[in-house]
Amino acid sequence: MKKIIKNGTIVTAADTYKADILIENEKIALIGQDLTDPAAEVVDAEGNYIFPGGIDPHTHLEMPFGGTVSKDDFETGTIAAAHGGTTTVIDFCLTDKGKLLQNSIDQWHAKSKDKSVIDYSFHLMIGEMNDSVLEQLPSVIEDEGITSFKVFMAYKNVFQADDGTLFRTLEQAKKLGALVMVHAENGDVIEHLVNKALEAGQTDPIYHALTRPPEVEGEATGRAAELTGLADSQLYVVHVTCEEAVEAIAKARKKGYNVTGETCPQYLVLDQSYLEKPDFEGAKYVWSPPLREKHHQEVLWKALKTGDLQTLGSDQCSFDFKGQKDLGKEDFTKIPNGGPIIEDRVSILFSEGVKKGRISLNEFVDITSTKIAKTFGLFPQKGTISVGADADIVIFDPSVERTISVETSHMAADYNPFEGMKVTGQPVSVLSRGDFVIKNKEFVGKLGKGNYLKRSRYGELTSSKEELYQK
Ligand SMILES: NC(=O)NCCC(=O)O
Ligand SMILES: [Zn+2]
Ligand SMILES: [Zn+2]
Repeated sequence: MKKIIKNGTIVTAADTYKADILIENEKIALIGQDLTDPAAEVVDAEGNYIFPGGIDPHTHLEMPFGGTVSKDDFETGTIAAAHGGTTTVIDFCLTDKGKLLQNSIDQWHAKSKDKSVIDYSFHLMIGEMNDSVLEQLPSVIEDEGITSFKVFMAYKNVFQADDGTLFRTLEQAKKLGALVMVHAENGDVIEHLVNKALEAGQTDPIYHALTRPPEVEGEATGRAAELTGLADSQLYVVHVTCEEAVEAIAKARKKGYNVTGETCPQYLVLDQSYLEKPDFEGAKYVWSPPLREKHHQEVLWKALKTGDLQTLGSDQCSFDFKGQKDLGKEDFTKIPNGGPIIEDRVSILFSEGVKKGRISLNEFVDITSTKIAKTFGLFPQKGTISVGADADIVIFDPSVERTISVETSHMAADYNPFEGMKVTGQPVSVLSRGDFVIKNKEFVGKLGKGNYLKRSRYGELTSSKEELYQK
């Protein structure tokens, strides 16, 4: 059914203005003043902002990791994402060395297809580069529309790839039109520091942070950036946490290298002291890279403002405190890394960023949606409010004050790392391709309604404006 959203203030990465939006056949059909259509349902957005749906470029839903499987799957994870104002997720498809890439992709399709309530896509992990992988990559791009490859520089003996693999992936990405993403930490140095800590009997959660200092992230980020310059390729550094890594990215960008970076809400508002909470509670705050000392937070905010970092991902990878995080009670290396973030990503950036004057409203939309769509080959189908784009829309109340709590969140894990944090603003209603997924803060979507998105090659537009108007 057609809809007209009335009386709201539309905010895109470029503009802020009052207008009505007509939605028809899943798309934005018209934007204008005083729109009327007797066949349309009228949605009153008085007092609210209208944002393009958030895009989360970094999720790990139902992912086997650390001897267990992340708790939120494509059902609970995407429902929570929608409550939080996100209408597209790009999840990391893991691969196994020596096995066909397509097998892994098929597994990821199987776990998402009947569950996702919003649109979704995949990045593909590259763990090794050899003739067989080289042969398979063109069809990953052509047939699956997967145009971003992820290389882990850490997690030795699990996901870690060597520098040769990273460099050859960068070369292939350049040739094929894909973007290389890196988890940038020096896994070999971390392994050595971890062994020394364990030998000294240092087993508490805080040693997770102390054995992965900012220098190992800065070094790996700089190395990946230099290899990108050498390959004349393109790089996206995920979950940047610290000054050392921001400096490495800024230096590469000054040299004209195509290096971009993402940070996550946890690194903007939580710090290393959380890992020292008593009764093993510090395990709730174990991420890789780890939370940093507080002074790094302002560096990250500044980098989002100046553009050395461009995007915000959640790195959603949730585990229960009881039964999953406590696998590491006697040994911090056994604590599954990650946390439940997907629902609070957009609100935290609005509250801590826009409301506190660190970024503008339009920068907020860019960082949580538009820039991500452009970077990952989804623009202008996603990431903006314009005629012809998918009607992925968030009606957002900017004035409501609330406290984040596990009691009111929709993620499956048994805690929320932002418990007790006061935020201003909340999505009221969220539409995915013109249908309500969230209406007046209630979930009204349907399992399996989300479409798998094939993405454009790096740097290409999803479709020409002409094609969009014809649809
Ligand atoms: N970040 C984290 O601690 N867990 C998820 C896996 C990853 O992104 O490295
Ligand atoms: Zn990572
Ligand atoms: Zn991650």
